[in-house]
Amino acid sequence: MYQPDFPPVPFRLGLYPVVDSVEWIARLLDAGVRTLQLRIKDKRDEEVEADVMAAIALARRYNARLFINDYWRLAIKHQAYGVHLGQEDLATTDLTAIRQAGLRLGLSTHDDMEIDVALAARPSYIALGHVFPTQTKQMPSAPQGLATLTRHVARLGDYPTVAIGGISLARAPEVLATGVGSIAVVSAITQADEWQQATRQLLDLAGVGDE
Ligand SMILES: Cc1ncc(COP(=O)(O)OP(=O)(O)O)c(N)n1
Ligand SMILES: Cc1nc(C(=O)O)sc1CCOP(=O)(O)O
Ligand SMILES: [Mg+2]
Repeated sequence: MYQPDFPPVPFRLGLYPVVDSVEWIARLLDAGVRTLQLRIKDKRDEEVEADVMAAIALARRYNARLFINDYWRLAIKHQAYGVHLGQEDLATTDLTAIRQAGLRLGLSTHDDMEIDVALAARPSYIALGHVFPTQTKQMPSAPQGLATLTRHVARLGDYPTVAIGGISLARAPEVLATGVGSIAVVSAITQADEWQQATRQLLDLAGVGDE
């Protein structure tokens, strides 16, 4: 049963682009996306604070769900909708501070053991990766594939889930057919020949998410 220790999110978060700039956030909000993530890697808090603030302000204007990857202190300071963290972040993050600030929490997982760890933290949603090979990030594990994803989604029942990793427009229907609540994509949008068309088509498949 879904009883998170953080504010809940709808089971269906819909299309969930993960992007690395305020420019992408602005474009995607304008294109109708309502769940998204700002993922800027390996900078100091001072270097990214202005972008985090701008992205949060934009998302608020569109009433959208913006998750901040990694920079949880800035997400709290500027009252983002939520934070996305990896397993390795758990040891160094003040989860109580995130909870007390009223932010949603998404956690990455890649296998059953990581799902056990994530469930113990009772986050708002659980991400399941990587489904297919990806060029976007170097992964230490093998892709889980559709059969394992199906098993993980079934195991998690009514817990909101997000599939990530190598999800293209062509593969999106079979990923959604597993019953997963959302598909997170990077290159399917940011590397598309025509990102607006790709976003429209992905939104048609995955939706904008439930209220
Ligand atoms: C929706 C979603 N799922 C997984 C990830 C990966 O997060 P993490 O493990 O923290 O790795 P980095 O993105 O920080 O490299 C994600 N960002 N979003
Ligand atoms: C950032 C990230 N995290 C993953 C995970 O499995 O935890 S896969 C991934 C990259 C996803 O990019 P694309 O949609 O271009 O494959
Ligand atoms: Mg991270």
